[in-house]
Order: sequence, then structure tokens, then C-alpha cells
Amino acid sequence: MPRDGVALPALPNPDRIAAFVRSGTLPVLNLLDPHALERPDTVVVSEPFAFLVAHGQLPEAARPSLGTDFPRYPSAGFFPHERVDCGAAINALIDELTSPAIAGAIGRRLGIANLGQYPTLVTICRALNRRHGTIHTDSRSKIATALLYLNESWPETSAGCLRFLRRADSIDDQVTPEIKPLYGNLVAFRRSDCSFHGHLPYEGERRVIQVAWLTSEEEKSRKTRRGRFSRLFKKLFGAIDRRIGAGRRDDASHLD
Ligand SMILES: O=C(O)CCC(=O)C(=O)O
Ligand SMILES: [Fe+2]
Repeated sequence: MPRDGVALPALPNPDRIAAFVRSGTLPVLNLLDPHALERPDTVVVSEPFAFLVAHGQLPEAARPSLGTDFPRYPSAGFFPHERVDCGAAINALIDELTSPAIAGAIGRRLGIANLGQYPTLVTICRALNRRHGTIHTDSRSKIATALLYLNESWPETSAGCLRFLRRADSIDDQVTPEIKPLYGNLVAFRRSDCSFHGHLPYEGERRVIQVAWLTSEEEKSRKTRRGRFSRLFKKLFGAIDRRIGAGRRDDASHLD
């Protein structure tokens, strides 16, 4: 089916129909195409850990609806996806991002058999504080992580651009060039004890959808509970949260 597909899927779900009706333009029925990850411009790296960097993974026609339907969290950071926070286009995108087809395509590129068998946890970020982005590997409860960026533009700065790193103590020891968090850029990596990544401090709007394939359903419930608590905490104490780590070092790291 074409990426800006005109053909109807076998079972159109309510979010897709709502997105179509609202957009009043071309029906965007296929937001993600698993084959797009196989294009030659996708960078696939296996050492020191497996990751991929892909561009142009979202259709141009979907920019407006994905923009308006993005959740409006009052605080900075990643929060567990809740359908009520998002408009139809974002919910439809998340359905695709967590589908076995996309998991299979990402897993194949990262050398992970049957990635689709693992439970997914989706978290979404609309804005960052300067404390975010310190170097880390992601926690052991994750098999793999994908980050899909949705920013219409990005300033001419390294701040907030994702870096895959060789070590925990240097934000400059990069494996490949940093990735601007622009609309349609997608990265994914296999979590390991050396899957170091992070970015220079950035404060302000920075839209990202994160999918983690987790080791178990228990981890999913635990992380979801923790994420909801953090959302409430930040709502109440957002100013404190902003101040914590506002002056963090560029090379700072955290466990997780
Ligand atoms: O937002 C990003 O680019 C990276 C986020 C991240 O690594 C995380 O939340 O674990
Ligand atoms: Fe991470």
C-alpha cells in the first residue's frame, strides 16, 4: 500500500476514521511503513551495541494532524501513553509503532529474534528540562528501545540532539553523528550494559514518542505506575523539578 495510502485497511479502527474525517484531506491510513527501515539510507551499527538511525519515517501529509493531536502535558519529561491525552492521529501512530510488523522490522535490523513477542511500554515527551538527557544505557528491563521524533524544526545547536556513545563519562565520544530530533527521524537500539546514549542539556519543547519492548508484563505495570506517579509529582512540584539538575554537567550520567 502506498505510504500516503488511499486504499482502506482491512479493519479501519475508530482512531483512523476520526483522523481521516478531521484532516479533511488525503486519508493517512498508513503512517509507518516497516519497509522504510530497510532503505539504504538507514544507518545500522552493530558495535559497541546494535542500533539504527533512520530518516523520513513519517509521511509529509500527516504533519498537521500529528502536530495538533500531540498531547499537551503541563510538565517536562516522558509520561506513559494514555489514549485520552492524545488525538486520533497520535493514537493511530502508536498503534502502528507497537505493531508486530514494526517490531519485526526493527528486531531484524538489530539482530533480535521475534521482538514483537515482548510487551511494549510507550512514553511520550513534549518538553524537556535541562536535567534530562544525561548519559545512560536504559534499564535491564528493556530489550530494545525506539525513539520517534516529531519536531517541525530544530535550532542550529547540538543541544537536545541524541548521541550514541562509547562510554558513560563522555558526551563527546560518539559512535555516529548526533541525531536532530526532527519530524520522521527514528532511532532504535538493543539495550545492553554499554548502550550509552544521551544529549546535551536542552530546555523547551522537544516532541518524542518512545517505545520500549520490555522483558515482562510485571515490568510494564511497574514502570507505568512509576510514570503516572512522576506525572502527578511534576504537576505539583514542577518548579522544583526544573531546578533540580538545572546546572548539570554535559557529561553527567544516571543509572537506568
Ligand atoms: O529523548 C531522547 O532522545 C532520549 C530519551 C531517552 O534516552 C530515555 O528516555 O531513556
Ligand atoms: Fe534512554
